[in-house]
Amino acid sequence: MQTEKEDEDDVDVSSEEYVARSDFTASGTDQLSFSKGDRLLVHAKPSPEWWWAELQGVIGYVPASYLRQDDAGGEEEEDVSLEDPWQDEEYFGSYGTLRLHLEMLSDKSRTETYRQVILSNSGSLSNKVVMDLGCGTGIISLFCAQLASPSVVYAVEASSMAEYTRQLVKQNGCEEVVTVLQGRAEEIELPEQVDILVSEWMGNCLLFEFMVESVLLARDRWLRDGGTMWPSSAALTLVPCQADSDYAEKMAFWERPYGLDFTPLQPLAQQEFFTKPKFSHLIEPRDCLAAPCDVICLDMYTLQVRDLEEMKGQFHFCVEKSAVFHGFTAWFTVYFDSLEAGGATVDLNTGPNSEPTHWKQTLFMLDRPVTVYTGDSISGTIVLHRNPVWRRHMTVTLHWNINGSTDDPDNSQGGTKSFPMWR
Ligand SMILES: N=C(N)NCC[C@H]1O[C@@H](n2cnc3c(N)ncnc32)[C@H](O)[C@@H]1O
Repeated sequence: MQTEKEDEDDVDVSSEEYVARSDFTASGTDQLSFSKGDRLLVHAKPSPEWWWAELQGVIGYVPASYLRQDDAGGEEEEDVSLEDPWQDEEYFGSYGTLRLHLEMLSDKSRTETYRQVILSNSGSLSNKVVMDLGCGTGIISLFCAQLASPSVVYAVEASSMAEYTRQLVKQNGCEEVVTVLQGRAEEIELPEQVDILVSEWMGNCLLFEFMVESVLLARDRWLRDGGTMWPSSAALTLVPCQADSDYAEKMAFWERPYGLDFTPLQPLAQQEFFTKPKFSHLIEPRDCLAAPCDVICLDMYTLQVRDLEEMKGQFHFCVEKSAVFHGFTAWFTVYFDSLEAGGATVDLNTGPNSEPTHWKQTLFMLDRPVTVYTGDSISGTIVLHRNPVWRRHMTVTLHWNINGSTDDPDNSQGGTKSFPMWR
């Protein structure tokens, strides 16, 4: 159901015409679907990301990043050239300061795992050529030089942090082994192929930032045949969950604040707090309503950049505890194959049963929580759809059906919801 257009008086006179850059499929009842090339009338811009627009008499919320203004000639104004679709200035600018590097280095689970990978493969690393892609402060490269004897490590870093990384390499007496190259991995020239391409590229929900594209391009250009990718594979995991405190804090709050009825604000709260995923979520094992399921698995040797446009997964959960089903939580695990045949694989699991990491988990809140019962099943699909314009962003669409074990009529229902990350 989409909102039918009220009478003319309700239309904001400052409406502007926009053209759709690409298709968009509504997921919430108050969103508006459209196709590439459609001309929409934007009546209001309540937030930078979501605008109130009309198409052929139907009104609803639309994602602003999917629209462009139509210039006089009707030609697509190349305003994308005004804004870099990779947002690299902002992106590498943020990594030129210490804040994010401090967060990553303070994440013991993350950093110790990479250390463990180097340590447990130290013998096989002797005389190897290594590339550390997106080395940041160079921690992984320093581990290689300190714990093993590679012939050389090319530490590649695009941000201005690279000049400090050179100092850290010298400060720790590793300049014989580690060579710091400042530049984008896709653009720099290495003097030789590499035996191992190691990188810590994972973003929230595994793929946000889409640094993985740079890793794949570097793999295709610099990893020798038979070389090793670290991580070697990755899995995105999903679980249906309860999120009582988040729901109470952001939605139930409006029911009786100070004895007053503020429920007319709940649709606004829904739009403002639950339209996007919550990145900094910490799920407790007891919040999981079923056994988690790996919904998307990436093989870093065969994955192609074109595969990143749309990644699909299926799930089938058997509910193990009766509770309110508020949404889904996602996290990831990456695996590091041993350099020795048959050697132990090291993994970095960012889920609720492992040491917490700076990624935490990602919570996708549904529009309407529903009680589920032990024995029910929740099955459906997840689609990660890369943003056609903003190349570091994606939309996660969840589609689910609940097959109630009880004969409770409103318990057999399902839905679909799309969550922009972030544009
Ligand atoms: N989610 C993450 N792990 N982000 C780590 C990103 C680190 O890699 C660096 N980086 C990201 N992409 C690239 C690239 N294509 N080339 C070089 N460095 C990069 C970035 O500047 C930061 O230091």
